[in-house]
Amino acid sequence: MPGPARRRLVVGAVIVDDLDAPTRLLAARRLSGPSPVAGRWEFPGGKVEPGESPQEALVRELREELGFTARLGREVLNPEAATWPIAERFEMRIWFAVPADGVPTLGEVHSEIRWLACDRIGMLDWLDADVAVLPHLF
Ligand SMILES: Nc1nc2c([nH]c(=O)n2[C@H]2C[C@H](O)[C@@H](COP(=O)(O)OP(=O)(O)OP(=O)(O)O)O2)c(=O)[nH]1
Repeated sequence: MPGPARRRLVVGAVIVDDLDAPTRLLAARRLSGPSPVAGRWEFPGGKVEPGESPQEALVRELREELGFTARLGREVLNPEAATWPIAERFEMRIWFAVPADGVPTLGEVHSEIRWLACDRIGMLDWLDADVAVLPHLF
């Protein structure tokens, strides 16, 4: 019998104003629609494609979705596992990032992007998987 299918890796970015002394982060709201993740807030990113490293995928996704080039900082590690679980089909890895070239700009995959103070992140309706990440950010 084949074993369980490996979960697909999703990468996300905690985009901050400063990697060493962050005061604000950028949250992105997924477009509304029939999907259960619609209308909720996330770390911008997406699925890693075959042949890409997770970091390459994240820089590509940020360019595609928000139109800027990111410089990545440290990874946000889950103290209990190698990745952050997302339901059954996906797992996620997350890195801090700062804009290195260009400015994050609303594109076609989000309805809203919002810079907010790091101590205000609990105010938003984040995706379930992301709620577990929030206490480990700052
Ligand atoms: N990007 C992102 N996806 C997340 C987060 N939290 C979370 O549960 N997810 C889920 C939502 C989706 O089911 C999946 C990522 O899919 P996606 O739609 O962002 O991937 P993608 O940009 O490659 O999209 P596509 O080309 O496959 O349509 O992971 C998060 O913080 N950021």
